Amino acid sequence: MMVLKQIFCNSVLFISYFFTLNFSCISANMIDLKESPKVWPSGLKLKENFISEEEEEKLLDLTVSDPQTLQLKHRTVKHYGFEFKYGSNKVDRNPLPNAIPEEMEPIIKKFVELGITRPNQLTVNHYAPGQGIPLHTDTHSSFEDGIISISLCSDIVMDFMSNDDGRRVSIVLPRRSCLIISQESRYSWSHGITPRKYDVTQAADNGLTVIRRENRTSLTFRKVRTSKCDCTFSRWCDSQLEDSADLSEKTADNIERKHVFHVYDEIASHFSETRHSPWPNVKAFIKSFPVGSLLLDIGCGNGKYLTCSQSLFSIGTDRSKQLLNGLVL
Ligand SMILES: O=C(O)CCC(=O)C(=O)O
Ligand SMILES: [Fe+2]
Repeated sequence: MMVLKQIFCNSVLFISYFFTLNFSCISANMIDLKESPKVWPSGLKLKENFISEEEEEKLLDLTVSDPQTLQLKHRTVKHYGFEFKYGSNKVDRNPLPNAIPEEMEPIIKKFVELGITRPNQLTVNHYAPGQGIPLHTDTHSSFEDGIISISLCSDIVMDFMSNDDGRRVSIVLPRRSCLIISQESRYSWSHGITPRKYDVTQAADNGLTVIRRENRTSLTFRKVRTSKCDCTFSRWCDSQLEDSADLSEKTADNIERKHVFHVYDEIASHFSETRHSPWPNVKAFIKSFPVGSLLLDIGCGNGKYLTCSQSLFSIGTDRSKQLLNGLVL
């Protein structure tokens, strides 16, 4: 069931709809790292006030005025350590000249203490109000488990969607918070930010409230994977899907060898004896070619079409040597 709500704020009319399921949009202000609500995918954790205002300012100074920032269609972005390719959601394994700035070490230390693998890749995204990032899953083969997103300068709502059944959860990421995306939330859910200027969220009294987006900078820290991912979410794991593609190619090869190539070799003489006359329509087609044309018959068997016309150059080929042994030239 859906409910339509109207909220007036500074004479702007917001019309928003919510699924009546409780997990539609959850304000994080009551949530501690150890007690993520049950409706969240497992492994998704939020730590509020992860950094102080001074730390926020320092991080901004380090990133905001970087001349190498790229202008994407919807936001500006800068990579450190390695480039994250947004088209494929994969890492470019050629190292960048600029590593994660050393000045970020105190922040990194904080989440390494929480059990997150030390990162060697950082993406800084700058979002103006109205900008977002499409739903995506950072590919398994590119990064280890445990992706960190630190929000600077503005609260924002991030959306999560289950890749299995489309279930959605939207979560308020407060300014100066740290989001840990790991396990189920990292491997079998997508995350993204809807491009809009205001977020409608749940208020403390269970009513609704409107948050106006400001310019937001996010720091996404990741560790580039050096071996294949062996997670338990194999359906969504590009490392494991690549392996199974290799396997099925090998299996298909063996099946073809056994049930096609070998069978033709075995039945070659009988096959040739029962197929000595060219089909009339094929013969007429070949005879229609201009004098001097090249006829190439791939899979020619006993070569019964190679002699249909004396005014052509004819080449025949077949994988089965046994079939070629019965050539009727
Ligand atoms: O802006 C964020 O918090 C998340 C960015 C993100 O998902 C990404 O860079 O892959
Ligand atoms: Fe991402």
